[in-house]
Amino acid sequence: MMQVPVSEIFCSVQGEGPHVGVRQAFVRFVGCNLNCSYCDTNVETPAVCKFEKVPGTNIFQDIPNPLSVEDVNELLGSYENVHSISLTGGEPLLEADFIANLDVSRPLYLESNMTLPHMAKKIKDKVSYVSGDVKLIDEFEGEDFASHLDRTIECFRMLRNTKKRECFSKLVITKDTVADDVLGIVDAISGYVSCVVLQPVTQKHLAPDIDVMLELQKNLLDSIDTLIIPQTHKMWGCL
Ligand SMILES: C[S@@+](CC[C@H](N)C(=O)[O-])C[C@H]1O[C@@H](n2cnc3c(N)ncnc32)[C@H](O)[C@@H]1O
Ligand SMILES: Nc1nc2[nH]cc(C(=O)O)c2c(=O)[nH]1
Ligand code: SF4
Ligand SMILES: [Mg+2]
Repeated sequence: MMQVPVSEIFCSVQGEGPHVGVRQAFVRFVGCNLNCSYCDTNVETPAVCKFEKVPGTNIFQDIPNPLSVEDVNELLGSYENVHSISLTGGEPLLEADFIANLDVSRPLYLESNMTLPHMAKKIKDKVSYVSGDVKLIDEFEGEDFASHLDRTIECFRMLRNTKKRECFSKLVITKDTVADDVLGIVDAISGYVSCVVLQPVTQKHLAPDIDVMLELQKNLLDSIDTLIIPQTHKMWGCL
């Protein structure tokens, strides 16, 4: 029986991207292959998974790690009226074999850094939504940018937008983001996504200027539908 560590399972509202506001169950896997400077999430492996027993209460039950597919399916079953199940992390594609076995009685919504195409292949027909981050040059370590770009493009091609699967991309924009880097990488993946979301980094001291965001959107709109949407869950303090 396959088991993996999970850091938290909770019920909240999608705070990012074009589906902001829908009710979702969240499964947060641990570990990541990248180390983004702005990352707001602890990717370490805890001894227990924090399971929110009653949605919205912030009352958690500790469930010893690791969890089986059956454990996760059962815990998720207690949440009613959810639009979809958000698979996040850390990097959820590291657990593609586990995800391949999850219950799909409700749509799966993948949050990924889109750098692991061989793992994406394993779950391409399993996920209904792909919220694919595009990581820029200052957000990864150890590999040259050309091969990072190749893997990103291949991952988007594998999980591309189709009639059965919605795939959109998000880019976290900081004050150090180079506009030409964004234009170049979006050009390479634009055929695979329904839209692009520019997500200003939430930490105020790292945030880009508003005029820079608007100029970037204007330029991207020449070739693709482009939205500016900040992380809304941070605004009202929900999980
Ligand atoms: C924590 S990541 C987990 C999923 C996956 N590893 C990824 O990066 O897409 C979830 C989302 O939070 C975003 N995020 C993390 N830190 C952020 C920050 N400081 N400001 C805005 N968005 C942030 C990521 O870019 C990503 O879209
Ligand atoms: N409310 C809420 N929406 C989210 N969308 C993506 C999230 C993530 O951490 O992947 C996230 C999250 O952590 N909380
Ligand atoms: S890829 Fe996602 S989880 Fe990993 S460090 Fe970057 S933002 Fe954090
Ligand atoms: Mg988050």
